[in-house]
Amino acid sequence: MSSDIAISVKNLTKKYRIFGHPGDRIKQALTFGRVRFHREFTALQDVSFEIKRGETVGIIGRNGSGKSTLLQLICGILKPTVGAVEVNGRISALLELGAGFNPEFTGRENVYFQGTILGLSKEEMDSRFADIAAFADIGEFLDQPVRTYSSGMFVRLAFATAIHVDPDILVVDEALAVGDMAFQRKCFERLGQLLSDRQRVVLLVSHDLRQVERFCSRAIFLQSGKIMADGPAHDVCQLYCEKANEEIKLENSSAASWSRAKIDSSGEVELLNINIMDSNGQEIQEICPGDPLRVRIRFRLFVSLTQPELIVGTQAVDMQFLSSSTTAELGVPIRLEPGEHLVEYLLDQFPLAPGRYFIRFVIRDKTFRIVFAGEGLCPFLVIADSREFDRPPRLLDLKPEWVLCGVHY
Ligand SMILES: Nc1ncnc2c1ncn2[C@@H]1O[C@H](COP(=O)(O)OP(=O)(O)OP(=O)(O)O)[C@@H](O)[C@H]1O
Repeated sequence: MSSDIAISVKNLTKKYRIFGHPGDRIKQALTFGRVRFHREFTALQDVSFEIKRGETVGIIGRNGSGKSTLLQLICGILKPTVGAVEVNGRISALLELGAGFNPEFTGRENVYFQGTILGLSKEEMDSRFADIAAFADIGEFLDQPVRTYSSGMFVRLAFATAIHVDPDILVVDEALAVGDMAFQRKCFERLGQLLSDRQRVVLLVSHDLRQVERFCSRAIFLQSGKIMADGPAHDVCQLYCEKANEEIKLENSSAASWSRAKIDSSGEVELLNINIMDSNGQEIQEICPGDPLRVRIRFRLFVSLTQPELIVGTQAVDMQFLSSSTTAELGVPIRLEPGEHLVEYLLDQFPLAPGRYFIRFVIRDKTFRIVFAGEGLCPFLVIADSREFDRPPRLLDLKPEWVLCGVHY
């Protein structure tokens, strides 16, 4: 391997054995493998790439696409089924929680233990310990067994150790997501400093595309264990985003997309139909950021309701309520008679950033009794456009007026 290559991965395939029952593993051993009690699952298939010194590479892909498997193969924790990994330099890894630390040892003991594994002497670790403790900032827990740590404390100590052992290659597998925001920022600042040494390599698995774009020069996109794309982080993240959009659209077009719908009805109301429509009244499933939002709801009422309240709101994928509007805001009492009703809810602009959203629809009577409550209804998309990756992270797409003094155009 040439000296400027830090990691070389050639035709890497990893197959896991899946046993139907825990006892099947023993049965297979007892038959000396003559009878097969397992099936094979290919988590990585024929993956090849090289990483040069000084590169920061993000590994992205959906859950189960093989990212952690790849990192574990690079770190030597797993053995490949086929292919080879060559690593040129000292590798320090911050893998999933629990990896590498012994839960019965104290934090201090684990730090020294990690140092020994990576070939550092006790004196070398003595001289670094104060910095590790200061960075981790977990106080007296340093002398408590690691099993008593919260996941955040664990990752603090593991990260502090990983960056203070002079790694040539630092591997970070999503673990940072556990730390609080201030700690994450501190970690990324420190990673940036580490990278000022042009010889170092950082491999980062993250679901946060913005983090990957900001931090990595290159990204590798894995899909079902294969490389879908490998190139400049911006381009690969954009491709990943487009693929994700396509998949969400596909999910949205299937009946499964209604699986989030949760309806609680007193029996006095039947929801007939709810959809998003364009300005011509045509049903649509996606809108662009900042477009108008028009929701049309048809329902049948079996009783008459005096002074009811209709509430329409939007929800995020985690069902968090994003907005709620009520007809009570009209200030005019309304009355609903038995029969079919049609309600349209119109917003000039829907200010939320690209993502998947749902509609919530509630009817209360004048005593605030819930007559009908539907959540997770009518899934729709605010789609990412090509400018998405130049924009800062946000939840809302607001359209401010700017006053810029002394700025030349
Ligand atoms: N020890 C194992 N035995 C059997 N299958 C496994 C094992 N470890 C992982 N897998 C399977 O291999 C596939 C890839 O898993 P891996 O953890 O590498 O994915 P990932 O991209 O890191 O996912 P995530 O984003 O959810 O962390 C998954 O389908 C997973 O279920």
